Amino acid sequence: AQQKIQTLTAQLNQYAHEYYTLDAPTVPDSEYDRLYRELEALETEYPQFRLPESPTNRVGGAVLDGFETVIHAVPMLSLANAFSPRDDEAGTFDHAEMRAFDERVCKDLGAAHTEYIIEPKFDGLAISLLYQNGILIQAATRGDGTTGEDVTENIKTVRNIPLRLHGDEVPDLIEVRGEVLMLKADFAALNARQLDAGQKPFANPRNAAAGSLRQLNSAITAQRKLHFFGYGIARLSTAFRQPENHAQEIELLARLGFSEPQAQIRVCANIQEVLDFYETMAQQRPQLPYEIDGMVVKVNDLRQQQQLGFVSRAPRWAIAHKFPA
Ligand SMILES: COc1nc2nc(N)nc(N)c2nc1C
Repeated sequence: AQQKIQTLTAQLNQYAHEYYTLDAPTVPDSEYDRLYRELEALETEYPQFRLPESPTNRVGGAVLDGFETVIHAVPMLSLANAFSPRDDEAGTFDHAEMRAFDERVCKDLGAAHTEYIIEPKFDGLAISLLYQNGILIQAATRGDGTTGEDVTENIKTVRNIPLRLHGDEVPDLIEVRGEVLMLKADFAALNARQLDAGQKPFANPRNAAAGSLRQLNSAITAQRKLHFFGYGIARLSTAFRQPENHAQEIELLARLGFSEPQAQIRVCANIQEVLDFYETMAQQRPQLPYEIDGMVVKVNDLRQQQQLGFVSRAPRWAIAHKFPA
């Protein structure tokens, strides 16, 4: 029975990965449901053999009376904003703040230019996912950046978040950062249900995602069809091959079983390419299946990020006022 439970769990998780993350199912829903019911019956009879990554977690059921707090080992920072007011006469965006950002970065790096990576700025809720030996053991909200809320039970119901990492070489520890959001279509369907039930509709997908994640009853979260996009790695065990740049981080997340946000990520050789792609994304935005409230531009090389991170992490509230030498 233990062996059967292990095989069924792995098989069902693979089918779910194909369906929810790759959008390429290989078996009909009836086959998935048949195997799922077989696993459920075995887990009921042999609860001691139920695995932490069992797909029976996806339906939720834990009702908490509050959320535990989690102290982030690596602070969850937010992003500085560079607004680009639209210069309507020219019909393009004023990119002065982006050029100033590029100048500051290149000056701090002592380089004439640097490689950037540009990706959609997901408009959802920042989440941290901690995996040990490939198993999802904790999920936390950003909170104030240092202390967040433990939302592990709710996060287990998000179908495109792997409960066990994919591939045969998984790190013994990895902390994934990303955004939980609600796809536009799922948001519209939810609000239609809310109105049918005579309940208040949600103002926007971001609020709907936040409200769904803050549910103390994870069975309600499970019905809300949340979606996750990873956008960074906060911790990775040193024994594992370290990505050199952000593009490799995104590739690693895809290998480990996380959804890729289609083709909206671009490596750019310089800031001008970034600005051109920003214009393209501004056009594509209404067609995207999820809300974005801008683009995030990151220095691609991780060593350069550390270097810059050091400069920008210097206390902003203190400055040395030196006596003349
Ligand atoms: C490095 O920190 C971040 N990176 C991000 N990347 C994308 N694509 N979207 C976000 N919302 C986002 N948010 C933060 C805090």
